[in-house]
Amino acid sequence: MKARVLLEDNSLFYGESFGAEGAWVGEVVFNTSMTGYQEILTDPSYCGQIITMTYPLIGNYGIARDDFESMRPHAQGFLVREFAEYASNWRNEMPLAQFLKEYGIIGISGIDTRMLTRKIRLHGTMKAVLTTGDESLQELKERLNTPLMRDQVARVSTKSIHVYPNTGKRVVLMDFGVKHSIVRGLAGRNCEVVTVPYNTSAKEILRFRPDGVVLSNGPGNPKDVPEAIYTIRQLLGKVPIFGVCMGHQLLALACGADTEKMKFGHRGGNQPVKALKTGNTVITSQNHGYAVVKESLQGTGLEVTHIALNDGSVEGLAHQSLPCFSVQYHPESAPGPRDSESLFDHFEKLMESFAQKGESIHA
Ligand SMILES: NC(=O)CC[C@H](N)C(=O)O
Repeated sequence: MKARVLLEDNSLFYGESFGAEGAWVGEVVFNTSMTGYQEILTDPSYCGQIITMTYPLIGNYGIARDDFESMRPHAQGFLVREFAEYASNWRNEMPLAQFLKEYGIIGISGIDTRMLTRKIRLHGTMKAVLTTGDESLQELKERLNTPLMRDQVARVSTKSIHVYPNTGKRVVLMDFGVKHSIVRGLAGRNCEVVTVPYNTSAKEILRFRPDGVVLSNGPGNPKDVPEAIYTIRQLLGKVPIFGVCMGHQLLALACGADTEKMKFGHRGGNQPVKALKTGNTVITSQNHGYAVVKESLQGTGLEVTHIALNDGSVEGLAHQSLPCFSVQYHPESAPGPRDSESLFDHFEKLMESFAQKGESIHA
C-alpha cells in the first residue's frame, strides 16, 4: 500500500506502508545507529516522534522481546529506505511489520532517507505528517498545524512504585520514561531499585532512605516537567544524584542552569564525547534534542566534565561541592557501545563515600 510523508518545508516523500494504517503528525528525527531498531522503537524518550534510520536496511533480524527497552514501542512513525520482509535470526519472535501493526505504528519504506536526513540537518528538526490514506495535499498541510505533544513524561512514566529487591545500595529511580537497561545497569551492581513516578515528592523519595537517586532519561522538553525540577532541587545535597539524558537536563535546571532545543539533536550509537579531566574520547550512544546551555552554568556550582566532539555541546556535568553528576549520553548504551558503563560504578562509589563521610568524591 502506498504511503506519503509531508514535511514542514513542503517536501513530499512517497513510499510503501509496512506498518499500521492511518495518519500521524510528529517531529521527525534521524538516528544513525546501524543496528538496534528494537531498542530505539521501545525507548520511551521517542514518545510521539517519527524516527528515520540512516542505515538503509532495517528489519532483517526481526523482533525479540529480550531486546526491548520498555514494554512497548513509543515512537509513532518509522521511516526506512529498505524494509526486510523476512527476518532471519534464531532469536526472532515476529517480523518487524507485525510488531508495528500490533501497536498502531506507521512504518514507511522506500523513503530516500539520505535526502530526508540532509533536509533535517540543514533546516533543523521538522514536523511531518505521515499517512497511508488518500487525503489531499491541502488536507495534509492542514494536519501539520496539529500541535506537538507536551505531556509525554506523564504518558510514559510508571503509575505506581516498583521495587526490584537486591542486597546492595538502595537507589530510588525517578522514572521520566526509563529504559530497562538503566535498571539492568543498577541491578548488575547489586542495587535495590525503587522505581517511582516522575511526580513523586522529595519527601516521599527520602522516606525510602535511599543511598542514591537516579534521574532517568525521558521524552520531550525538560521544562515541561517543572514539578520534577522542584523535587530535584529539594534533594540536592541530601542524597547522591546521577542524571542520565533527560535526568542530566533536569539536574542542570534544578541547579539554576538553562536548557535549549538543539538544531537537530544527537541520535545514534557513534557520538564522540571527550572527558575533559582525562582528555580521553569515548564513543557513546545518544538520543536527545535538547542540551544544557554552557553559558548558563556560571554560578550554579556545576562544571562541565564532558563535551560533544561534533559540536562542542555539554555532555557531562558534576557539582563542585554536592554529590551529583550527570551525562547527556547513555551509559547503559542499548543500542550502542558500552564504553561508558563504568559511570554506574562511579555512582556506586559516590554512594559509598557519601554513606561513609557524607562527602563528594569528584574532586
Ligand atoms: N533520551 C532522553 O532522555 C532525551 C531527553 C530529552 N527528551 C531530549 O530530547 O533532549
